[in-house]
Amino acid sequence: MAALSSSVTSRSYRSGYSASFSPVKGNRHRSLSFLSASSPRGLDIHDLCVRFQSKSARASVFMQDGAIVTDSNPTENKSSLKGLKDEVLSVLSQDVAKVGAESDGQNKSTVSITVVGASGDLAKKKIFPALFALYYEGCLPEHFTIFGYSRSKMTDAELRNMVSRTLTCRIDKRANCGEKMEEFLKRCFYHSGQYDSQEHFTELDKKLKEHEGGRISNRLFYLSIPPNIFVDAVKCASTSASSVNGWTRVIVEKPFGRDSETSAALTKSLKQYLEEDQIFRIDHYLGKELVENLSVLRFSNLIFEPLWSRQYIRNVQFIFSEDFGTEGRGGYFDNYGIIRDIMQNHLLQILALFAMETPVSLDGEDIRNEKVKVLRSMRPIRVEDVVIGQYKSHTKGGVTYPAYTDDKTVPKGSLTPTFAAAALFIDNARWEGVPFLMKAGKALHTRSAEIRVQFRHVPGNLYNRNTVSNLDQATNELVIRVQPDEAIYLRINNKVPGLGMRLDRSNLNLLYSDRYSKEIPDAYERLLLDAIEGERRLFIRSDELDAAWSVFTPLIKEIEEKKRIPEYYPYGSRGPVGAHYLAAKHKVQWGDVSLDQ
Ligand SMILES: NC(=O)C1=CN([C@@H]2O[C@H](COP(=O)(O)OP(=O)(O)OC[C@H]3O[C@@H](n4cnc5c(N)ncnc54)[C@H](OP(=O)(O)O)[C@@H]3O)[C@@H](O)[C@H]2O)C=CC1
Ligand SMILES: O=C1O[C@H](COP(=O)(O)O)[C@@H](O)[C@H](O)[C@H]1O
Repeated sequence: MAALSSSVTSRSYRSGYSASFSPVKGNRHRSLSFLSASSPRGLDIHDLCVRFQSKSARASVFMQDGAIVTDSNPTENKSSLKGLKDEVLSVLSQDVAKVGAESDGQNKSTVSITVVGASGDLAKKKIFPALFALYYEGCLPEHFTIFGYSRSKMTDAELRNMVSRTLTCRIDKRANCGEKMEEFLKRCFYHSGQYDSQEHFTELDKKLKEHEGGRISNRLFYLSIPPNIFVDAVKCASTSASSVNGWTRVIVEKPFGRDSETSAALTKSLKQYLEEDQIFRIDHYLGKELVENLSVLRFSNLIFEPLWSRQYIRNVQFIFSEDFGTEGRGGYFDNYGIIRDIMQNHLLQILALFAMETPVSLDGEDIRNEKVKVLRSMRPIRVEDVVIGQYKSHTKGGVTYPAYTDDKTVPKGSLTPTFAAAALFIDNARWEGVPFLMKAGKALHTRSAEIRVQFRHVPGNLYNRNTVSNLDQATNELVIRVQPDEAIYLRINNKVPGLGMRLDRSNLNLLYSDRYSKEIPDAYERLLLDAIEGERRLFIRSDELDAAWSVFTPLIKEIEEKKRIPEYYPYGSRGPVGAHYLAAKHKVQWGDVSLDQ
């Protein structure tokens, strides 16, 4: 049996042990990855699911209390698994020791997080609360400092006051919340400066150094500012406020350009000052619990992966809807529109995770390699496969809701779409011919985000006569509800109890609030922690971004150059009727509109 060596990354044990193992000699086990491990910051090496791949087969080994309880592949012989288990346990013990040593080393280093654009909406709404939640959960390093940076004049006390108004406590741990907030706020400071001033960033650097107190300094800059000043801020941060002895990383918020050309130009400018591995392009949908779970669902359950192709799946739908308009963000939104705001990034990222092949390991580069392949296999969207809409004013129950163009920051007569539906195709062996439908809109009747997988009809179905008349309604559908009320449910046909033979559609339902008592962390918490830990899996690499823009750029250009008129839909409605015609053209019914969804 080949000896194993571990190529452990610095990944924490928070979300599953993702170290990969490879044989020192021979080539029998190509890789091992640990799909689950318990306890944050501590690894229970006795309770693991180990998956490994050999030349001939893949197998999963489940260990409980240090003993193999089951293995999923009968072709692997048990005695070799036993030997493997011993080696795994021995390598893991060394890793746990290594992690212990790393955490001792933490005392000598520090992390400084600078929120650039600290006075803004996103900083207040999401970033400071996420940082507090991480602090509350004990996830931030022992030594850390948070700086707010923006042009607004503020003292440290004023920043703390502003931040304190947005902080909330976890429902299950309110007891010492006030105390924790006080401690957290004491670690928050403010520096006022221009985004293009080397001098002001040098002042910031000086203050950071004072707080770092001679430790190895690691610095994270979160660019929470409008995109036209990204490059100025990166230039100043990297030349005047980079760490000299630790790492420097920059989280860049979307939008990453407006099309292929501007995105490439932005990447080029950023790379004048930063290496690709210092750039963390954030798409907060990748930090949502159910989006992260997508790969677990696919790759750790035998029942799904074999069905995950054109052979069994008829169509896949990615649906985003908001029950409010662009209120307050019209100025930004009008320059981008719903296709760039939601589809090109959030929905396309989910699609890539949904459709990618099995990555070699859970390592960030392996996952992103697979996502790029899917994106590069996609056809640019044809204009005839798209419906665009814009919301108009609507009065309901005596309340009048505004039209998009009633927003004072939106130019009169704007044609910017606030709704779009599109059919996309992946030209590869797994997905050829399967429509991937996207639908995204603002000011609709509800707020939700979900993935709907509609399976093919049962061939020669014995029970056709006993099901509901509409064949579409009688086929299986897997629904992954990203928000609200996170859930995964599978719609199956079932016999209605009784002496007759009548079938109905019922749900096998995993509703998170019933199953898990722990509150689901906000996406920004996960992503901030990943950036601090240098985990890039959930951030977008530049080649992914290029491929994503290639799918949408020709379409966006055509819509804008031809000044295509959107279909108007009332505020609070289900959106333009055209979306149904588009789906019907591809022999699909939207899953979210049936009566028993
Ligand atoms: N808000 C949200 O929900 C989301 C935002 N984003 C992205 O995050 C980033 C920040 O968003 P948000 O907080 O809403 O942005 P804001 O418009 O609130 O801007 C953030 C800060 O940047 C400074 N600023 C604003 N406009 C200018 C300007 N023209 N020139 C120089 N400085 C300016 C202001 O600070 P000061 O005047 O004090 O310098 C402001 O407080 C953007 O890239 C946005 O696209 C992404 C997803 C969601
Ligand atoms: O990126 C964006 O996302 C929000 C929706 O995020 P959610 O986490 O609240 O679903 C959207 O409102 C905004 O327009 C867009 O820029």
